[in-house]
Order: sequence, then structure tokens, then C-alpha cells
Amino acid sequence: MLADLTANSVADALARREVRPLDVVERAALDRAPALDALHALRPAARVKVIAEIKRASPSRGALASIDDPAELARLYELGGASAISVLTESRKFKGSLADLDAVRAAVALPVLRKDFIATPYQVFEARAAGADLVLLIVAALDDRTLLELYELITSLGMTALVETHSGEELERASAIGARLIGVNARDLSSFELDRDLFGRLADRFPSDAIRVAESAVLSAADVAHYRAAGADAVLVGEALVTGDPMANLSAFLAV
Ligand SMILES: O=C(O)c1ccccc1NCC(=O)[C@H](O)[C@H](O)COP(=O)(O)O
Repeated sequence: MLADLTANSVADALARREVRPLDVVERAALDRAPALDALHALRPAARVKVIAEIKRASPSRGALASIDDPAELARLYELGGASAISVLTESRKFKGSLADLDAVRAAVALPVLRKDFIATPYQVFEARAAGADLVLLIVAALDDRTLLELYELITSLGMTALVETHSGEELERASAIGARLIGVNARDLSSFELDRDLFGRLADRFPSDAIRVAESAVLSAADVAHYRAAGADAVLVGEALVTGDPMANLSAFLAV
């Protein structure tokens, strides 16, 4: 499933003839205003931080929300107290796009994450060219050499990598490349099963200087409290915000 999604996100762009020559995308990436400091925005604090996601659909849940104006939703997230915005840019299963990211970037002053199946340097330049400040790297989808190559490219462009893991072994691989922002995703990428206790089981295996993000499966303030008690500095939330009242939910999550 994960390999399919990774290959499809690249194939999709090719099929839609969206692929500009690499040198053009590189130039567009370098011409962007400097990336915002996501490590500062998400630094550990007395209160948990929220990375709020623009999510129309997903492989596990199908259609979630129509989201005609992602910029407007991002502005609500900013008003509601989110510390960063995650934009799913994969089109086939998540119905997202780089145009969504570009629109969100223009609308808010918060760091913006390109959440996608990133496997090539081209996609990293593309992310920066669209205004991303953060790029997701899924350890399970990348061999060690590619993981390091993409991590170094992301940081050399002034962006921050959110390095996503699902096991102790993946946390060690994230640690070995010097990742400073590390997520544990509660969603198994093959079965889609949710395990809210995975974060807690892995919490003491994070590098001591890393920011700890609990990803997925936050449906209530109690879920945020569960992750916070296990040591999360931030939670990444999609479904609960796009299917419910984003302002009310953010307020409840930030009050934990
Ligand atoms: O959401 C899915 O079904 C999914 C399936 C396969 C790979 C990734 C998937 N989601 C991406 C995410 O990581 C989530 O959108 C994000 O963590 C927010 O999750 P949630 O709050 O549970 O919507």
C-alpha cells in the first residue's frame, strides 16, 4: 500500500503533466522567501502544540470533507491557536494538491508541512517552491541512503523534516540521521489500524533533543491528554478538525 501510494504520487504528477523541468523547480524553490522556523514554532512548551491538517479524504476513511477553500480553513486553524498547518498534497487518495499548499502558505504566518509520500529530491524542491516550511519523510518508505539524502536536502533548503516512524527500529534510523522533529504515527500504513498506545511505548526511545509528535487518531481532548501524558510535545490532527467544529475542537485540544 505504502509503495503504491509513493509511486502513485509521482505517477500522478507525471500523468497530469505537472512536472516542470528540475532546474525550473529548483529556481522556484530558491526564489521563495526563507522557510519559517518550524522547530521554534513546535518547541516543547507548558501546553501541547497542535499541527492542524487540511485533509479532504484518506485511504482508510474515504471522503471526509469537501474543503473548497483550504486557505480559509488554514486561517481558522491559525486563529484557533494551531502552531503549524499540515497540507496533504497527494491527489489520488487524499484529494490534495500543491496548489492547496501554495494557497495555505499565502494565507497564514504559520509553518506549513507538505504531507505526502516523498521519495525524490524533485518532490522536495517542489515542496519548497510551493512554500513549504516542513516536509514529511516516512522512514518505512525509504532506504537509509535516500532517507539521509532527502533529509540533508530538506535542511539545506532551510526547511525542517518531520521524520515519521512506527517502531523502535525506525526511531533509531530517524535518530541516526540527526532528526530533530520526529513523529510516531498511530496508523499502521498497511492495515490502517490505529494504535494510540504506540507513541507511549516508543516515547523513551526518542533522542533527548528531539521534538516528539504524536500523529493520527486524535478524535477528542481525551486522546490529546493520552498522548500528552505519554510525552508528546505536539499532536498532528486531521479528521477531527475537518469533520467537526475546528475552532471548538482546537480550543478543547489546546486546553489539555
Ligand atoms: O489517513 C489515512 O488513512 C492514511 C493512510 C495511509 C497513509 C497515511 C494516512 N494518513 C496520513 C496521516 O498521517 C494523517 O492524515 C494524519 O496523521 C492525521 O490523522 P488523523 O487525525 O487520524 O486524521
